[in-house]
This record gives sequence, C-alpha cells and structure tokens, in this order.
Amino acid sequence: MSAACEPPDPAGDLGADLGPDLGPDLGPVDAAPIGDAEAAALFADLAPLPALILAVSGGPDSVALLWLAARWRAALADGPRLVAVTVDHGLRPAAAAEAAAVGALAETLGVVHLVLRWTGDKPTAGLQEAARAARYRLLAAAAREAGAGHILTAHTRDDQAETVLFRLARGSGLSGLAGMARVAPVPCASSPLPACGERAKALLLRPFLDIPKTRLVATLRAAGIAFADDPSNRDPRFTRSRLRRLAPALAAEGLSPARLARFAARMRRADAALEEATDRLAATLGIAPEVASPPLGTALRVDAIAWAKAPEELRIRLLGRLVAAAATEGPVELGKLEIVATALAAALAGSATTAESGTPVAPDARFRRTLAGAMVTVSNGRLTIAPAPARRDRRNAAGGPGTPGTRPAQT
Ligand SMILES: Nc1ncnc2c1ncn2[C@@H]1O[C@H](COP(=O)(O)OP(=O)(O)OP(=O)(O)O)[C@@H](O)[C@H]1O
Repeated sequence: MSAACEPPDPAGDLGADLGPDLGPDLGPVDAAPIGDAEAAALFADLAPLPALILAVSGGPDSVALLWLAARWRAALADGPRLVAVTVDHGLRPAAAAEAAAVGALAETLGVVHLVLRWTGDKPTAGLQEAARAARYRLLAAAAREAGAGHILTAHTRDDQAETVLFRLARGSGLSGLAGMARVAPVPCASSPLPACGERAKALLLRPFLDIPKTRLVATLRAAGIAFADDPSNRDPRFTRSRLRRLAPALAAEGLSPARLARFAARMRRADAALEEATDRLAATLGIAPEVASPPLGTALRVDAIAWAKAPEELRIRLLGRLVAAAATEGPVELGKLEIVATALAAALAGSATTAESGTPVAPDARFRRTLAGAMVTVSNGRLTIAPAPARRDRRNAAGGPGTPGTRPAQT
C-alpha cells in the first residue's frame, strides 16, 4: 500500500464496531496553505454578525486566524467589526513583546487590537486551568464591551485530537469524548453556575476545528508572516505538552489527529442522539423542558417504576440534569452520577418486579442520597430530586425522628 493513500475505513463504510488493523495513519502531511476562497467558506456564516472577537495569542494558529479573518472581512462590502484580543497572563516575560507583535500585524490589517492582562493571584497548582479561566473571563468581558456575542478561537484538528486523548486519560464519558464543539458557550471555571453570569451569554466559535495545524503554519509561511513560539507548549510539567510529545508515536500506531478527530465527531453524533432520547424520557416522565436550563431550585418528582424501566444511560443523563436543576453546584461528575444511579437502581429493583405483577407501585422502596447539593430520595413510589437541606439540617433529618419514609444516606 502506498504511503500516499489512506486505507479504507471499514468501520466508516459498514458501521462495524471493529475493523481490521488499519495500521499507522501516515498519509502525506497536509500543508496546503488556506486560500481566500477556503477562508471565505470557513467564515461565511459569520458575515451577518455585528462584531467578532478574535482570540489571538500570537502563536501560529491564532495569527493565521487574524490574517485570514482580516482578509475575508476586507473583501466584504459590509460585515462584522473585528476586534483582536491578546490576553497577557503575566506568566512569561516574552508575552508582552508577542502581544505587541500581534498589535503591529493587526494594525497593518486594519483590525482593532486590545491587550488584556490577567492581574489576579496566580495559583501554584492548576496554573494552566486558572490561566484558561481568566482568559475566557477577559475575552467575554471584551466581547461585552465590543457589543460582540461571538468569540473566535483558532483551535485546530490537532487541538481536538489532544482534547480527546486528554479526556480519555481522565476517564471521561461519551459526552467528554465528543471533544470540543464548533459552537459552544464560553466555558466557566468549575464554579457554581450562577457565578458564570454574563460570560455564559457569549458564544465561542472554532472555525478551524477540522483544519490541521500544519496548514495554518503553511498559510503564514506562504504569506511571510511571523508568529511566536510559546515554549510552555513543550513544558513537560503540563499534561497537554506530554500528550503532544506522544503524538508522533500514537499516529504511528494509528491514533493520528485525523482519526481522533473523526472519533470525536462520531461521539458527538451519538451524544446528540442520546440527549434527544433523554429529552423524550423526560417528557414521558412528565418533566417540563425548562428543567434543561438550571438552576431551578425546586423539587422534581417522577414515578419511580417508570424511571427504573428506562435504559441506564438515559437514567444517568436525566439524573444529571435533575440534580443540576435542583441544586446550584453546576454539572455533576459522571463517576458520582453513576454511583448514585446504580445504588438507586438497586433500591428500585425489587419494587419493579412487584409493580409488574400488579401490586401497588413501589411502596417498599426507600432511598436517600445527597449529590452535588441535591437530595435524591425514593418513597411511596416517587423519586424526588430536591435541593439538599443545609448540612446541619441534613444530619438532623437523617438521624432524627419525624421524617417518615426516609433513612440515612446510604454509603
Ligand atoms: N493568550 C491568549 N490570548 C488570546 N487568545 C488566546 C490566548 N491563548 C490562547 N488563545 C486562543 O485559544 C486558542 C487555543 O489556545 P491553545 O493555547 O490551546 O492553542 P495554541 O496551539 O497555543 O494556539 P496558538 O497557535 O494560536 O497559540 C488559540 O488558538 C487562541 O485562539
């Protein structure tokens, strides 16, 4: 087989779970520069928007974003106002000069450029996560200021592949393995949802998600445009840098960025179908669609036996939604949801059998657990998910008399 042609993908053609060993994905490196016509197609949907924030670090991907977006906009008679934003995290002395270089390029392209500084406390642990949270907070503030509802980043197919590996290594479920979405709300830190505030209103757009990084670098080289090299991208203290270093060896085993990105797209498709099925389950159980937009802070009750009969994956997803709607602690970790959903299923198992034989619904099932600020209980055939009482009240409720139908949280 010639190295130049990609082997057929039987899983893709036939939908089989397992194909033969496809071997390494060592096709030619795709280093074709992106021309104006291709850029116009990538940005086409954005033309009617009033303003766009371009997130430009100074590295190759986002400098290519600035270059291509500016040329696309210049060719339009009417179109969005572009505002390039560079966040200086104050972590590297070279960052100020890199930001200035972005400013100089932006000026030649007729694009407004802002440098925003992260001035908050810098933690020693989780520095990259904190920097990322600060970056999105500053980008969202710039969007608000500019009257822009959209922030463009230059995430590439390689970033998508890295995200999939990163999440796989952390034990993510199917939704996480779907990788980054092309359009998504600006991420909040892992803080409670209300703290996200205004930030949640801006949308993040990733027009280069299918584009290999090599093509963006080739685009800049062909145009003679310089870009910065951020050494922290190779710093072995960071997981992402270590994964990046493994990329050639993984590609030699078949786990190329192209295949990982395709895997993410398949996971995204499956995830969308499962989310729809979860909507239908919620409707069947009589749960109003508003529950999809937390926080609600009210108790939700459903028929426990109907719940028990639903497929496990859908029960876990719906439990996650209901807990997020009842409490205000934000999305629940999948592992914790799985533990509670499994315990709940075990508590309901005996009752389901009696219910099918015609006996009144689940009079005997008892269950009580707290999860991410919500209390999950079963009594009198009803599954209730409600905001958990404050910790002290919870202890009293669990141990004290006068709380019929409940018992202490199971461990
Ligand atoms: N300091 C920053 N200021 C503004 N935008 C940023 C900054 N850092 C990252 N971004 C945006 O987030 C995207 C992803 O960042 P990440 O650090 O994962 O990628 P990268 O490979 O370093 O990208 P680049 O080549 O543009 O630096 C960047 O392409 C850019 O759009």
